[in-house]
Amino acid sequence: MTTTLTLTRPDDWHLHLRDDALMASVLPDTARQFARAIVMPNLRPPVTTTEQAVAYRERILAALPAGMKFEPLMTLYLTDNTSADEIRKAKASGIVHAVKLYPAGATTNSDAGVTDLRKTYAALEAMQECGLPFLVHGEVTSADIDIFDREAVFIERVMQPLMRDLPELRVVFEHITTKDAAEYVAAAPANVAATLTPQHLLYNRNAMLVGGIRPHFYCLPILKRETHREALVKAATSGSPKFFLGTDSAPHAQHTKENACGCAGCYSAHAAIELYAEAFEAADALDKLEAFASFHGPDFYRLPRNTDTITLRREEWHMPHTVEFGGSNLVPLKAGEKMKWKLMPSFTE
Ligand SMILES: NC(=O)N[C@@H](CC(=O)O)C(=O)O
Ligand SMILES: [Zn+2]
Ligand SMILES: [Zn+2]
Repeated sequence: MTTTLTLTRPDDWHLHLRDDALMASVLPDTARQFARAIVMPNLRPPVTTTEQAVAYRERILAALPAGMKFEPLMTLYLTDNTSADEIRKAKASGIVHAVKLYPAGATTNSDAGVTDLRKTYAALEAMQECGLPFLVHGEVTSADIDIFDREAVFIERVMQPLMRDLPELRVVFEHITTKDAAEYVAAAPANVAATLTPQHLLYNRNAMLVGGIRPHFYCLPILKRETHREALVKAATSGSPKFFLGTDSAPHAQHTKENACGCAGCYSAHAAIELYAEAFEAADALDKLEAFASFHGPDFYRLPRNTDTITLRREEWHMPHTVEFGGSNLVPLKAGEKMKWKLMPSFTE
């Protein structure tokens, strides 16, 4: 039985850090494990310009505890009004690494999102031209589409026309949750990839709905049935360079989730790499974890792979019930439960 796992230091290719005091309380959890993270722009107001991204990046670096190393990779929030000029400016900045699509109304802080992708074609053409990746929250929002079908319908209604019109655009289908999306990405050309979260690899919708409604498993896209989870595990452990780690760690204060209208998002940054190790071990694929966590992401983003390492040890510990969150608190994924792997402190800290 494997008792220690040493991996090239991973990166998180989909992360919500929030801002100010909230950000300061969650940032060390990510920086302990990951060298870099793609930082999502869905703040209030959203990060829509390079200037805002530069300022947000500086706030993140200023909040980093002394002695910790971490590189935030910034993103812009696409709106109906994003110009081709703003895209070229973003690319030239060297600090903006992608542009994010939030279909209006799809998820947390998406009201400023895109109402019709055709309105953004000038920006998308500029992205295709300069090679800036397009990250999509892949769900349609029409009221007539069932919430469990919103990702599959997005493939037909948005992804297929988009890739027909802009075949060279580099696209990451974020936090995929269905067999449909896993198969679509696997069959697409090399410029289409996907991120996978720990919650979608570890749980199906029963975790959220059986024996009482469990708001800490509620995230978007919503957990699906077991056949989908199995397809996602198969994709993540396939060794294909199209699939890589993106936690979608999305902290919300406990009272905003344990609420009659609870927020969407799971907090996993607290033990992200340990959670992925559990999912890969359950699939008997620990040998595939390093490439998924540390190689496929930087290769897709055309960034160098990290050169230092992290070590996990097989060791039982209990996930805390809550962690501090800017004066309030939040409930991490697997709160109070037993964990099988533990990240060892690194010497670089
Ligand atoms: N995943 C979520 O359920 N929530 C994310 C937004 C997102 O990634 O869709 C958040 O910002 O809270
Ligand atoms: Zn999303
Ligand atoms: Zn997200």
